[in-house]
Amino acid sequence: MMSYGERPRLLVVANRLPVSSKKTGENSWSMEMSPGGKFNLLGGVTDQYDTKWVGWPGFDVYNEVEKTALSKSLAQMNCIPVFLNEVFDQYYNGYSNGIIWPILHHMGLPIECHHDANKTFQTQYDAYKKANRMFLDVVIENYEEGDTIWCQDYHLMFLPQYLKEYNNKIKVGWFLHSPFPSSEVYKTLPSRSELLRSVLRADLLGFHTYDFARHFVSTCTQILGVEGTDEGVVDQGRLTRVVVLPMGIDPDRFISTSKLPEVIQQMNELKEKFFGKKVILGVDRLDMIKGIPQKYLGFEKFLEENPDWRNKVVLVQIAVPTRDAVPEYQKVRDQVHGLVGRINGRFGSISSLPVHHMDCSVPSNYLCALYATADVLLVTSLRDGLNLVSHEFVACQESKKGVLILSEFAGAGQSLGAGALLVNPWNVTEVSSAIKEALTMPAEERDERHRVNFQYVITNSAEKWGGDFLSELNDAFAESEMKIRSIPHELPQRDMIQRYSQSNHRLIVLGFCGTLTEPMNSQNEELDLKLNPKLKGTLKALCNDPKTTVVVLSRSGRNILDKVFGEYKIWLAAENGMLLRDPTGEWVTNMPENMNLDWVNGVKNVFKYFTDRTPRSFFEANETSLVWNHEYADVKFGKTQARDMLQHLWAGPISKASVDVVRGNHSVEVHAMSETKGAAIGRILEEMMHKISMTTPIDYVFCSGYLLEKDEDIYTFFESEIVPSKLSHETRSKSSSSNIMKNQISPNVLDLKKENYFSVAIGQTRSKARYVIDSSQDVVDLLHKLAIADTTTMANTVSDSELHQRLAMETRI
Ligand SMILES: O=P(O)(O)OC[C@H]1O[C@H](O[C@H]2O[C@H](CO)[C@@H](O)[C@H](O)[C@H]2O)[C@H](O)[C@@H](O)[C@@H]1O
Ligand SMILES: O=c1ccn([C@@H]2O[C@H](COP(=O)(O)OP(=O)(O)O)[C@@H](O)[C@H]2O)c(=O)[nH]1
Repeated sequence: MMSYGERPRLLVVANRLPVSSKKTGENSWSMEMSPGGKFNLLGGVTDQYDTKWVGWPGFDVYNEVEKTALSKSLAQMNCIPVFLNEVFDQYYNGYSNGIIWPILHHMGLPIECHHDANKTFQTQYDAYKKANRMFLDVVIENYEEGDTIWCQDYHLMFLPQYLKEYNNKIKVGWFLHSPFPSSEVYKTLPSRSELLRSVLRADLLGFHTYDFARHFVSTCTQILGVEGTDEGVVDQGRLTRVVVLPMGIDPDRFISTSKLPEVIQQMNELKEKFFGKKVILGVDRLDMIKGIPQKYLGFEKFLEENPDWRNKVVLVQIAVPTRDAVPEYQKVRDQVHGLVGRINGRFGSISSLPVHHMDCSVPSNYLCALYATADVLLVTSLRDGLNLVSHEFVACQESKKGVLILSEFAGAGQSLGAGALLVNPWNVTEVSSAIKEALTMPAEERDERHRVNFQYVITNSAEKWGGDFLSELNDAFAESEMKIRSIPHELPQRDMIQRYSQSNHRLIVLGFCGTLTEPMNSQNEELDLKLNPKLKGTLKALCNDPKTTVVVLSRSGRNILDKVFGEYKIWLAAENGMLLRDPTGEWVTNMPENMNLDWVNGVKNVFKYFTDRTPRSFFEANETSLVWNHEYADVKFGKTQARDMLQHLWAGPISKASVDVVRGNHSVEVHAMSETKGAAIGRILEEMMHKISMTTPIDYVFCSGYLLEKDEDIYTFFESEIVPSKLSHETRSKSSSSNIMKNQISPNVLDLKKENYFSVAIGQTRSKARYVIDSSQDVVDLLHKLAIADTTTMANTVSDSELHQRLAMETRI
């Protein structure tokens, strides 16, 4: 359903509503839009969407009459309140800002306070979940089918899961405004898995920088054991898309505000006040992550080392009070005040103070006047999601073209780094030198640096950011809808077997590990991968059948495949197609020339280290890949070791190598950047064509495996090779250059009709395969049935024991 108007509906859910409400009478309020922060995005998306905000109004309201009156007033501003009341403190100051925020900002967890029952991790975690449920309730009350729900930030990490549990068809996005930490830090969080699992339920996740997105994906792979891909995170065949979309500001608002007469007047007053002096500006919340003490240390050093500048420069710092209820914030405030006193005491005089520090926020017009008057903006965040202040400064500097000194640890460093002077705020000398460089920078260089950044800020506005996120979300949702619709069907066995027996040349393509291997057995002392013994006769019968070609396509190396399948007349593709063996046993290489394998020894050392310390694990070293397998190790310990192993690998031997790392359910594989199974199968068919004179084209394909998501392109490969039913083989051969034919495989090799194609995933709830079966035991049964299909029309109805008997007789095992 649509809409309040014609436009699609959007519910933006954030901790805080974008308006400040002031009580003006018993049941009346005045409302004002809050100018700063993530509220910028509101302007950006309202043009295309009918947007409503859901969030905390900024204060407690217990009285029902008051609640109704406030809700009515807020409704006029398209805002819907969530009255968190008694839950707020533990949810916001406690769990959100006392626990998650420090972790996200690499500060580590506080010591848990056990003597106060309201302050334990568990109570605060419970309050956090409760608050997320209260947001959910309000969203549900206002939800209409087809609405988009966009959850903002770390306060609402449970909301994606709650929304999807309520209705899996709701379109849900989540954007993190803060940094995402390295997994080493994140994994200290007691509720680490639950929070990750919940946000992964969203359709799209957004981050400000590549670093944050990369940290998130690798944290998911390490903590949850899921698969990280270029597109995001895959769990049980379901993809959660991850995008990097740095937020922007509304540049026009800042540009036009700085031209207002009132603002020009304020600028003139500021110029007069600081006449003859250069102005360095700082605008930050008084938060430890903003690095205000580091800023003062850098400035102090600059004054120490440059006595000539002592009366010629001022640092104006707006330190906006924030989270004052949290003791750590009170400590930073006191520390900062101490530093200000020290610097002014050391370098001030009756007529001039080097530091003008204010614990307050300033009206938005005055902020623009400050931005436009300053010669330098100094941002020394120790870690910052983005830092909108740096964007706002650039927008207001059209005429002055001042210099931006920007911490390399602010997300904005990735976007505004080209025009800014990037500094490490912990390096006091570097900050001091950057101040000097900024103050003495030639005009042409300032112009050029400003031009680059100004261009970025006006092009990458909040409006663009909001639009891009929502369009990515629509795509991701449509894609997942399609996937849901294409949940594989139950395999029509009778039809599959009948068509097999009626075909002239059948191709069977099978995976190896988890598909044809012996089922896992904790009693089994031997760790080698072995063929399921029940398949021996069946496979022999199929391989010996002149009308059937069998291919095993595996990530395993050729030694293993040779050992397992040596006696069969079978095609083997080792290391995902890098090496190919025809049924006579001859191997050919398909490796690209000059492939760099310098990383192999380093990886082997790490694998050996972990194998020695993980009982019942083992590793295979192949030509272009290494696989560490913990299938037979203790399940939990194996997984923990795999996580640690990945850290060692990323930090060392593969940090600069061109390799793929695949975290399987029970394995870690490192292989030279290679193809997927889908890409390999095309080359295998071409190779077949060269090796054997294929008189009859393949007219039947059965393709099955326990595959990684990325290897599932093997199923779609054959879909794109299917012959439209009206085109006969003859017509197709004659018109193979026709542009309606997408395939590259010659029709003399593959002449496949839709009804003769059976792609069968094993034990997946979502897959690109047409059909699904429960386990590898079903593959064994199916292959039995195919093996005797030519000799009995009742193959699909006879019992397993009869099949075994018949097969035993026919294949003489
Ligand atoms: O005041 P709070 O409710 O405690 O929230 C703190 C600030 O959070 C948001 O800032 C973060 O988002 C910015 C925009 O994405 C990003 O630049 C910054 O690095 C983050 O810290 C919010 O935008 C601010 O208004 C809040 O003050
Ligand atoms: O007195 C002030 C100082 C700052 N801001 C706004 O607060 C936001 C700060 O965002 P930023 O991303 O720099 O850091 P955050 O505080 O969100 O971590 C910016 O939009 C500023 O315009 C404000 O509204 N009043």
